Amino acid sequence: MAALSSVAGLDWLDGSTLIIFLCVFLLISAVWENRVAQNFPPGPWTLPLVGDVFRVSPSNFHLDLKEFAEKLGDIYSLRLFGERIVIVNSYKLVREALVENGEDYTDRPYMPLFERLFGSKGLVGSNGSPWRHQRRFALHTLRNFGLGKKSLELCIQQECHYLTEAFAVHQGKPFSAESLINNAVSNIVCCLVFGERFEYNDKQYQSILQGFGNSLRFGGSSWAQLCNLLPRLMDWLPGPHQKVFLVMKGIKGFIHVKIKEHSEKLDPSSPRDYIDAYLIEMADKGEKDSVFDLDSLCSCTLDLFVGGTETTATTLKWALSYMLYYPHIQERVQAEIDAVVGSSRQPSVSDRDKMPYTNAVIHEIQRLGDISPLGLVRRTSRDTVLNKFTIPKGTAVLTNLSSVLHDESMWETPHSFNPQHFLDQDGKFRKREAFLPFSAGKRVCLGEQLARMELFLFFTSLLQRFSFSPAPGEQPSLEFKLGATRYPKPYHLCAVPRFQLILEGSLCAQIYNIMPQLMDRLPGPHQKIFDLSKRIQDFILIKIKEHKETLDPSSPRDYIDSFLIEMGEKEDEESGFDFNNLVICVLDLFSAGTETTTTTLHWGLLYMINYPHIQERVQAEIDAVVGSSRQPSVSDRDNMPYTNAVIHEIQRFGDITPLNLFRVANKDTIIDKYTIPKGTTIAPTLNSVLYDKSMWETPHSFNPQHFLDQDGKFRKREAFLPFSAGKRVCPGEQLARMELFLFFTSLLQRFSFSPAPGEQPRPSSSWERLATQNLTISVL
Ligand code: HEM
Repeated sequence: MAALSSVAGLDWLDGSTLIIFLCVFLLISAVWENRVAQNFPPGPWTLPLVGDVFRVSPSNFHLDLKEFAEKLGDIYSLRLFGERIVIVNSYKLVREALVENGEDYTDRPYMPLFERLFGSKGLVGSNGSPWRHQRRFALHTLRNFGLGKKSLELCIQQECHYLTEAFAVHQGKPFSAESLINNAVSNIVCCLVFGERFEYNDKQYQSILQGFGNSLRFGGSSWAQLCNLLPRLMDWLPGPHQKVFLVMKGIKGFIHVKIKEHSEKLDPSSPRDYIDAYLIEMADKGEKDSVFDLDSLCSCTLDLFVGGTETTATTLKWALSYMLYYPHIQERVQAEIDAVVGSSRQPSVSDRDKMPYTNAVIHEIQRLGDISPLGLVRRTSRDTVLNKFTIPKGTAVLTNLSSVLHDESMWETPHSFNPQHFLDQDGKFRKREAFLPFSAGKRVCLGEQLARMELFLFFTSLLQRFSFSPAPGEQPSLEFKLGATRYPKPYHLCAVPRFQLILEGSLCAQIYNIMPQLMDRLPGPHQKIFDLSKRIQDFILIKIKEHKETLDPSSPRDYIDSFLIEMGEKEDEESGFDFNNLVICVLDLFSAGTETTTTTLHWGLLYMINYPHIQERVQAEIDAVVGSSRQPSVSDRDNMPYTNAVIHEIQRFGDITPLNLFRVANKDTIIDKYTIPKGTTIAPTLNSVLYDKSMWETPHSFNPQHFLDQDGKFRKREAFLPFSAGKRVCPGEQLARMELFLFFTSLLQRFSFSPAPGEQPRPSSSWERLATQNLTISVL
């Protein structure tokens, strides 16, 4: 020390002087830091440098704040993150601040970590006029792209459908729903902002969501506090914060790519989403003095993405936790869903008013889930007074939303899960003033309306289709983990389907055919099918409308164009060329051309797995005739008798339309020695033909030799009638044969198929079994 001070010319600085200096410095800074304006809310004596950080634990922050309130009253101050923050508790005071004196609390303070991660030019971090412009523009644009409109509801309903399908894949076995929920919820904001959704198995997107969730959880850690206290130093030091910086950099990179893609394809006359609308606004306003620039666009996009994902997804995870914990409440919600929505259609927002109990449960989940216990910090935009205390302009203010949602003077049983909080004596829904999970006032959550819509639709769609129970051996728990939001502890659940959707061949279909008028009025799985069919028809109608608008009679592009040209200006119901018939014809082509070929191919792969030696022979023939350098073409078929025979045998043995479509005799006729009067329904069963003992050598075995002669050449067989025969033979036969040959050979040219480890393929000629065979295939 002596050597050091002499080098620096500070010979007089010895150890004890240094200690005295340090003490004086700390004393002065303690006095300095404890200096407050007159009549400022009270607070404990804070320590120099660290302030009151040591008095609160990141994992129990809002509970520590509650304890302070018990000692100091509902308004007090603490020195955190390098500045003195006023903490406001209870419904009465939060309301007085944010609602009654709303104009005084419109800003946000500077938080180094927040600025580093999200920037200060977005919706959450900006202040003053730029904030006002960004917020107004965001609200206006989100409204234009569907907020409060049917189009957004449809988009959420569609996502609910994907989500329930993804749950159904687990077939009632335990799984963690966390990443599925995150993905589904984020897709809604992605549709509004990016104009696209991401598949649940999109690895790149999954890793973005995961990194992003971890970064938000980091916000509640001690490291985050250090980053706010010593931002410059922490920038250089290693630690978990560096990973978070990296993740956020990646997410911003992703957003930049999306913005670039948008600007390349921008059509100023028809914005597709928020980014397009923003780019157009940027161009309109010009660069000078505008708050609309690329940096702000990136920050706003990030804010919408952040605000719109974790919050709603976490609430939904709480919702399922509460349903596991309170099965009787789950049952009551399901009873209400069954009574109001039934099982034949998806829930829609207009059902909400008829579902007071479910609505009350969702509100109670938000109240007790309390996912944003401290809201977001505000800053006073001018001197103000709260509960007789003076708060100068520029002071950071934290409104403790948790204290509002648990306010003992506002809620009958503030610490229990009790949907009755939101029901009156007649069981009707009642609003509560102290329900402020979205905060209040000028900076109230921008996504409140969207979040409420999502919560209702996701929650009811999930409970409509599944009964939820905890995974065996797992105890349902309401414990939480605190990060920037209050997360439920990770859990597994079982989602057991409440009804089956297989209608064809089902008892329900048979009953429908016997009593159609009655069944039209009764609930049941058939209603869901009608709803589905209606939605497909609506989709077709949209396509037809698009075709009509862009029709060029001199160059038809497809079937719809040709039909429209044939139809001409006037519809002709008699000839069958009218609008309704066009819809039905497209529907027929669509349904007949999809399931049939897909199911045959599915059988094909299953047989290849089960008969590997046949698979190898097909591949040898493909290698010999096509090779590996080009794709197979239909002209190869004649040179590939073995493959051709295998495909025929797949169709024979797969027997995918065993009963055929029914016919009606259009005049009196005779079959065998029997008289069939005109009008009789006939079922010419194809199953009996494809397995006819008198026509096939080994009808009940998979045997490609059926279609080969002694020289190994392909031979046609009369009893090969998978497409039926006669005047109403399948009109798609040629197309289907072509598709089957090309798909089958292309797949086997590139891959070898084997069963997934531990799974035994069970090929069966029985038609019903196909629906239950959900085989995983390993592609080598
Ligand atoms: C259950 C779901 C949600 C909850 C509980 C929630 C809660 C909150 C809270 C407490 C705030 C702070 C308000 C304040 O400063 O007083 C906030 C702000 C915000 N939220 Fe939400 N939010 C949710 C969903 C959403 C969604 C879906 C979006 C996206 C569209 C969104 C976007 C935002 C934005 C941009 C802000 C900043 C507003 C501003 O500073 O002007 N939030 N939210």
